[in-house]
This record gives sequence, structure tokens and C-alpha cells, in this order.
Amino acid sequence: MKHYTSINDIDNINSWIEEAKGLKKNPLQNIELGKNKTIGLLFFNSSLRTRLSTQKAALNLGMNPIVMNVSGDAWGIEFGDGTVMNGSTAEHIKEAAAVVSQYCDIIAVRAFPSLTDRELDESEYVLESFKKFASVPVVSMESATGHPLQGLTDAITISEHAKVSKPKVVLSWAPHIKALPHAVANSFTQAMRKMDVEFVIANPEGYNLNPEITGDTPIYHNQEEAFKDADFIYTKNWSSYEDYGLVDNIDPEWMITKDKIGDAKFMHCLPVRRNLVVEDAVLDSDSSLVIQQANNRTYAAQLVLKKILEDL
Ligand SMILES: NCCC[C@H](NC(=O)CCC(=O)O)C(=O)O
Ligand SMILES: NC(=O)OP(=O)(O)O
Repeated sequence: MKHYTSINDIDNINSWIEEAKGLKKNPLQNIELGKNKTIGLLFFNSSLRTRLSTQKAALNLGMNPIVMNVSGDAWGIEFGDGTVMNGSTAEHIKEAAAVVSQYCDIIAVRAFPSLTDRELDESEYVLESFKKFASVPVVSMESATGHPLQGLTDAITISEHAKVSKPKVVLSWAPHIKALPHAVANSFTQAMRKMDVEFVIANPEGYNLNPEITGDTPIYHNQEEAFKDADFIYTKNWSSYEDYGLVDNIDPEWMITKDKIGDAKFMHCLPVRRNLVVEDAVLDSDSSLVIQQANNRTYAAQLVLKKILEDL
């Protein structure tokens, strides 16, 4: 594999899940594979899990990780072609990506969307520019429209905890005070549509995700109806896609509660705001898989890096 920037880069999700489970059983089995190889992790946005689990994955493969907070610490990067750089940006992505490629064998990038300009966000100009101007493979650590390391993690976690052969999985919107990206929900949807699960989405009217991503997935505007017989309830807030970036609904009726989820397992990518998105009673109970999910971030990243290293 060259780049990993989308769930669509997974050729066979079931075999990837099995391989990741194998890595989890014996995390140091490929400790020689990444020897003397360097991965650069570039963060344009905050992170706890991605930053640590991707480094851990690299270390398990014998790689050397180097990490940089681009926003604030590095020079402002210009992405426009032909721009007269007399504003706040000090170096062009053409130089930046070429330079970093000399230090690193793989570059991983986190760059969130603006949520104000849909066309610009959907162009994925940060990730695409790295792909274009870097001479080494590029991994998404959450971009404007996707979080494929998270989506793969979630697929692994569901496979580990499923008690029936075709579990019912619900992706439910929940309230939040800020405008949040669609990336996690998009990649989760793409992953679930590749798996043998019954997958439905619950969100208020006006909050349907990009129809090109949801495809024929049933969308409920009634959460209770969607939750009937659910085995997994995956929760995430996202701002409106239709009225791009809008937050005009923080209806507490959509918060996830113990009463609502019944026997279903609760999942969330984290970080999660307690008692806004989900009540304490859920997170503090055995219904919650959020810590197990976060653990699987290491093995999802390790599998992706292993596949890239094998093709270097
Ligand atoms: N990487 C996982 C989620 C990142 C981001 N969440 C956030 O920005 C939450 C921020 C807050 O709660 O203030 C998102 O929704 O895509
Ligand atoms: N789930 C996730 O990507 O967490 P971080 O934003 O902390 O990396």
C-alpha cells in the first residue's frame, strides 16, 4: 500500500480486521520491519489518542517517530498555487513537503476542515498537497472529510465484541455546543457499509450526512425507533452538512442515556463531553467500549504502517 487516507484504501476489511487482531496478540512480532525508518507526525490540530497511539504503533514496528505541532510551532504553510506570499504564510507546501520527505519515510498528517467552505474542505487540499509534493507515503490522522484510522479501529472493536453474526449497529448524532466535523461519522459509515452488519443512522432533520457517503443506509429522524434491537450504538456529534457547518440543534433529547441504549454497547471515538453527548451512567458502566476502542487505535495504526512499510 502507498497512502492510507480513506476507508476506501482498505481492500478487504475482514482480512484487515483479522490481521489487526493478530498484531494485538503479539504486538512486537514485526519489530525489525521498521528498523531505521522514520515516521513524521504533523498535527495542524489537537490530539491525544492519535498522537500517542500512532507513535506507539510505530515503536511496535521498530520505527522512530518524530512529532510536530504544525500550527503555532512551524512556519505558516501556503497551499495556494501562484500566491503572492505577502500575508501570514511564510513557506509553501511545495518546499515543506519536499523537505519533510527527506527526514521521514512516512508522513502522517492531521488537518481538520474549516466547516465554513464545503467545496474547499471536500477538496482535501492539505492531504492532497502532501500527497502531491511529498515523495513518501502519506497517512491521514483525520482530515477534513475522513478519519480512516478511527474507522478501522471501530470495525476491529465491533468485530471483537459482536455476539451475533450480523449485529445491528446504529450511528447516532448527539448534541454538542460547537461545530464539529463529519470526518469520524463519514469513516465509520464507510467502514460499516463494508462489513456484514445491519447499519442504520439516527440524526435530527437537517443533519443528514453527505448522501454520497451514506448511500442506501436507512436514516431515522426518530432515535428511539433506530435504537430498537441495537447491538452497538456509536455516537458522534456533527454539524449540519446540508447547511454546512451550522449548529442550530443542541436538543438534550438526543443525548445518549442508559435508559435509551438498553443492552447495546456504547461507542465513541473520544474525546467526549459528559452529560452533553452522553450521560455519566453510560460511560461509567460496562456498556461502554470507549476505552477498548482507544486501545485498538494502536493496532489499526500498526496494521496500516506495516502494510506501507512492506511496500516501501
Ligand atoms: N479525533 C476525534 C474527534 C475530533 C473532533 N472532536 C472535537 O473537536 C471535539 C472538541 C470539543 O469537544 O471541544 C471531531 O469531532 O472530529
Ligand atoms: N479519537 C481521536 O482521534 O482522538 P484524538 O483527537 O485525541 O486523537
